[in-house]
Amino acid sequence: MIISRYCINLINPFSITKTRINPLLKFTKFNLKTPKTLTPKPFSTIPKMGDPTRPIAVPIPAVESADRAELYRALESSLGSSFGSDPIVPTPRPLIIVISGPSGVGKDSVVNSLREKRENIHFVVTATSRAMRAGEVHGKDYFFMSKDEFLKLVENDELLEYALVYGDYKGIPKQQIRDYMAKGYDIVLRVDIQGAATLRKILGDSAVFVFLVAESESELVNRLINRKTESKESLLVRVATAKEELRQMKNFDYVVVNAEGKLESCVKTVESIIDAEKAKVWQRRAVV
Ligand SMILES: Nc1ncnc2c1ncn2[C@@H]1O[C@H](COP(=O)(O)OP(=O)(O)OP(=O)(O)O)[C@@H](O)[C@H]1O
Repeated sequence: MIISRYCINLINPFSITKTRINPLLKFTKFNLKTPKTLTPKPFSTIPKMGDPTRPIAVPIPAVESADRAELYRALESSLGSSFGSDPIVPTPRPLIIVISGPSGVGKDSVVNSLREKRENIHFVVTATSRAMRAGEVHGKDYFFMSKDEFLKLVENDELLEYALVYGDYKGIPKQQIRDYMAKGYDIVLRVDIQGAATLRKILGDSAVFVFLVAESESELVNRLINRKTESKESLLVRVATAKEELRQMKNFDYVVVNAEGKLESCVKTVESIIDAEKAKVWQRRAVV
């Protein structure tokens, strides 16, 4: 019984086959490239701030009695150079954050909360060939288009990755990411585990990959049941897939628990990850 791109063996429901569009990219293989920019360099000799044996050009006045400007000028003169007022740390590079995790773990909930809390993040709007549902808004929920229009984007290499999901195409437009990164925005991509594996192959370590988990399998299943959005067939597929997908955790940079009733704490941890990435000396350099 083929329900979607997820095919399930009814004798053993935990034996799952997934099909993704790009034949070069296998589900289980993540490409863990380490670009040079991420490699911390060994400490080099710290240059001396002036030679102490050199004669002092201007006598440095006593700290207790000197005028601040006079003391400042004397220090500059003694060192033979003026103190720069340029920022010591340049503006951090825009970051691509991939948020993923099994179905029902709370990806949408986390992303929606982040959207309310943080500025300067662009949440990528996916292109899809699926028909618009009631209440959905073009350009907000998805960029809706015909199959032909979608395949034109594929042909012109305008999608970062794409897949056939439940019979409809879904893909990430590259230009949207480029435009927002050029304006200094960080980029959040919310994708399923297979999408994350594909993105890892494309982006390597240039993006940060966050894996969301529930505190237990049982809690994850309860969450999907409580959501009441799935048919019994779809529920079975999602639960079976989720069990399989948990094994992919090792291919991510961070894992964050979204525990029952603790959504805000989970979002805080994701925010801390973004902050820590921004404070890295050797920053990721994503090019799309
Ligand atoms: N910390 C939490 N505690 C309790 N319920 C939660 C928590 N986080 C999310 N939920 C609920 O769990 C359900 C699944 O969440 P959500 O739809 O965000 O998951 P998802 O990972 O985006 O799912 P899918 O991949 O199927 O789209 C929703 O009903 C949501 O309100």
